[in-house]
Amino acid sequence: MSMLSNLELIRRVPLFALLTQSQAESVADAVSKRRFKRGETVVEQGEKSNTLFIILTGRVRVVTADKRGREVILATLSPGDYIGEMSLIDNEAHSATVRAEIQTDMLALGRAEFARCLPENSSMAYAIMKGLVQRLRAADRKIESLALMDVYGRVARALLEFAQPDREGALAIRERISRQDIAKMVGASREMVSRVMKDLEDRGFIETREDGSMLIKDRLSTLG
Ligand SMILES: Nc1ncnc2c1ncn2[C@@H]1O[C@@H]2COP(=O)(O)O[C@H]2[C@H]1O
Repeated sequence: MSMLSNLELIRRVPLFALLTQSQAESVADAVSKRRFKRGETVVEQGEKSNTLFIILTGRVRVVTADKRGREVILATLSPGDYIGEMSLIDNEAHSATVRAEIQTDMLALGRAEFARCLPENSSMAYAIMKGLVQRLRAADRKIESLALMDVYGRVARALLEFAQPDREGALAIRERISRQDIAKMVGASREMVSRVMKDLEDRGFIETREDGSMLIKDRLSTLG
């Protein structure tokens, strides 16, 4: 676990970036450090944890499942992102399940402290609003693609979202993403996604490189 003090940790979190020194100190007093192992559940859909979790290191996955246990991946969150604000704001149960994908260190802020911090720190309230708005934008795009796009378009869009320029400036996905995960992101079966990915590869839209990374050709954006 990080040797930094709570105050030093807080100073690195964008959500708290604009707090005054005394506001940051009072948040620092209120937070505690939590470590989650790979695969461990941080919050469970339908339950209440009354806590805001802020990711310091690691990565979590936000998933929702139906009664038959079929999962959809809503998002992957990384350092600086936070979890549980929805339940704190509307006092309902967690809207989704969040699970650590790798060992993940977080700061936890309880409901009472959150309720105390928010009115005192308009910058924090604004940052949360901005985060919610950005998420709504992403959700709007997702609804659009589910309603209007075929699986090709949805897979293309998901791959483009993950792609980043590599050292040579070409778009690539470095980490391996399984067909199963892509299927859970786009709402299609794994078999269908495998077929679409093979076809995209055959048609030269994507290319698997020797190091396991995936090269994304610009042309893919014509599908997504
Ligand atoms: N579509 C999404 N994108 C990113 N994060 C989400 C999304 N849906 C839910 N979350 C996060 O997952 C958390 C689940 O618990 P809450 O509903 O309290 O708060 C939720 C958000 O912090």
